[in-house]
Amino acid sequence: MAAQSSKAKRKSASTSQSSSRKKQKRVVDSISELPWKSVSRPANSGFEGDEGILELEEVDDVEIVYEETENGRVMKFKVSESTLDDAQNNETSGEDEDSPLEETIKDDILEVEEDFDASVELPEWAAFNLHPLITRSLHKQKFMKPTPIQSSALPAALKGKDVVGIAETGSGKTLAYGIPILQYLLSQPPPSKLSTRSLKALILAPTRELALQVATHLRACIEEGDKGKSSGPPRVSVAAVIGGMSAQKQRRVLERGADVIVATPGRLWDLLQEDDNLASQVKNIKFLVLDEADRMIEIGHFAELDNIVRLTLRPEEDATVEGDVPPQESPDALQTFVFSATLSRDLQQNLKKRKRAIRKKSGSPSTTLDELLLKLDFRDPDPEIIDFSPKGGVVSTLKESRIDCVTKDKDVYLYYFLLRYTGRSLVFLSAIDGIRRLLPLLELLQVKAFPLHSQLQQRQRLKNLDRFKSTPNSVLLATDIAARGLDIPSVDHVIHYQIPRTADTYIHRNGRTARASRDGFSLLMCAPEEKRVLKALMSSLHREGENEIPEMPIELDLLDKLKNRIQLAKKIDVAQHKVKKEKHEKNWLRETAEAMEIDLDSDLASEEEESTNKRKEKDSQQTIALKAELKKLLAQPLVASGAYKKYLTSGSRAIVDDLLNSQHGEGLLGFTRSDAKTDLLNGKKTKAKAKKPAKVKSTTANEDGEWTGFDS
Ligand SMILES: Nc1ncnc2c1ncn2[C@@H]1O[C@H](COP(=O)(O)OP(=O)(O)OP(=O)(O)O)[C@@H](O)[C@H]1O
Repeated sequence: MAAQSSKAKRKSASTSQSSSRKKQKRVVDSISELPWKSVSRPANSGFEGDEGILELEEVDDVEIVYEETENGRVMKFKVSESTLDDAQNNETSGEDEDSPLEETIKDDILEVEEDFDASVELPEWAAFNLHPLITRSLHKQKFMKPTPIQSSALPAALKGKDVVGIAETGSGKTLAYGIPILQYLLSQPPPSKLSTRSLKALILAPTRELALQVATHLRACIEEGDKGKSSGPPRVSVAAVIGGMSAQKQRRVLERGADVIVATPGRLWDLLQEDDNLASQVKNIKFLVLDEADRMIEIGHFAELDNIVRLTLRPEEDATVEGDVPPQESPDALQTFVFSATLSRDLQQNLKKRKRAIRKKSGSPSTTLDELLLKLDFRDPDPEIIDFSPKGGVVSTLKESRIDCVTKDKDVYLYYFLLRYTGRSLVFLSAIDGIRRLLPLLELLQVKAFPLHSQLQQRQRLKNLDRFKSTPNSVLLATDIAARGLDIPSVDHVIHYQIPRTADTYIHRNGRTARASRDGFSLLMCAPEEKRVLKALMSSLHREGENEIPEMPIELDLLDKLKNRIQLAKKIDVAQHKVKKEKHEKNWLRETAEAMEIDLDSDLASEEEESTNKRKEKDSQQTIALKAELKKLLAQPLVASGAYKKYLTSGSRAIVDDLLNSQHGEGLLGFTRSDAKTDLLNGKKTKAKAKKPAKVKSTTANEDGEWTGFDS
């Protein structure tokens, strides 16, 4: 009822406005008015930029939990028995409409204030005068001061202004838009019952994982501050609406009422089409956030995003002339936030030109982003634009490096890097096929690797992400599905197995490391045929050239030894693949014959079977032998050149020292403990001092201009 009466009020307000003012945009009153009833979606091709982010299987029962680890607080997607509803609303059973949870929601301000003085504990947040639940949570999470983007965005956002925020990856953009929303919600009288909550904020994000992460981050901001203070339903309810999870459960959560929805556009649009009540709530939201707006328009879901944005449009006054005072603020006015690490200069220009473009109503906008921005209901003709994009696109705590090598040697170089510099490494590949090829290879080499791409079930995606988060020395082989927004603590290295095609991709991929002022390392693997792409990348990053990214020093002796291991692993993989393929073909033949009701010639079949069995036997013996050989190789420590002599002359003590100094325990002997950044810096120094390199890497072009692999 309450929701209905407020809707009625809004409607009459908008009607009276409409009689006195000329509208710029038509306001959509019902979902059925929209020209798009259903949106066709591209099939998964498995290639970069087409990860089918919203098209995967339904997954129930994924819970998000925080876990304290030695590397800090880790968010985990727990694929468990508990229901999505429980995780989303922190309600116990939550199923029963008449349960005690429907009782009055406590306003806890006084209780929280009793034992916590934010002006003393968090002086740097004091100027924002935040609700005690928020400050308490910031304190608990050890966010002792706002990050620069938060400091700059909060004053304008808390005053009700529209904000466009551009800041480096990992710089705290989520709370820059999240705190103003929570502050607003906490300043409202608490609803008397859960069911009377009406939607106030809609946050749209491009990937499911990012949407879940944002929802968790916001919930933590309320729940951490409220821990042990009050029981019952949360003061602010944040629901996640994403593909790949039960739509039924999400519907139920929404029916119960949520203050904030964090959604991927595809699933939200699906629900909106069948739920007029939800559509009318979206129409009346107070906050609209586009997180990673540039990405959302890229991945083929623009139509859904556009439809949702159209729903949020309000009646608008005639465009004002530049420099005019913005229209009178109304408490119902929509506040719009657009955030990303990579909103282009073009976009910023477009925002500035927006008013003029509207006034002139001249022609159609030139890009999809223009189109979207023209549609966004920026109340201010000139929204607050905060641009903290770092020079050259990279975070100052990130060290970049590159390896030039021929394509066929990339596996060896990758293996070298993973072995030499242990830690958590996120390897980006441009196609799913590449992940499928590399994964068994790394597994044979006993490297702990997990895949992440769109053709995995959502449950598996979240599981693999969790495993990567909780395994200290591990590798995530991912497509760009993992490039945006994911906040995985302690990713030590980001490796670009192929040169990314756009500057934005490079920036966002790198942004998975060096987050929140931590150190990070990135490695570009560049084949000769990718040089042109690298050059274009450097130019769009406004960098001078590839030489601005230093070459990673490589210990060629070690590389040579690793090559043997890789070759062996590849042979085993080929042999295993052959067996699998034969089995598949045989099954196919049998199934096809059955389907066509054809009897296979029994003599021929048994002859064939006999020869297949013989071949299989031979193959499997060969595979067993190869595996044994690889096992032996893997058991032998890799010894640095000159180290044998040292061990012979100085007895076992040196070995012990080396083992102690080696980051890799028994795996590498004679190599001193180091990390990629130190080696890169030392390598650079050595290079500068050396008159002639002792060994020239043969991965550069020879005199005939041909590219060759190392020592091959
Ligand atoms: N004021 C703060 N002080 C310390 N840490 C913070 C603060 N605000 C946020 N963080 C932490 O910083 C990390 C990065 O924040 P967030 O995910 O919001 O970054 P982002 O700018 O959105 O990154 P991306 O562009 O990659 O999506 C998170 O782990 C978050 O908990």
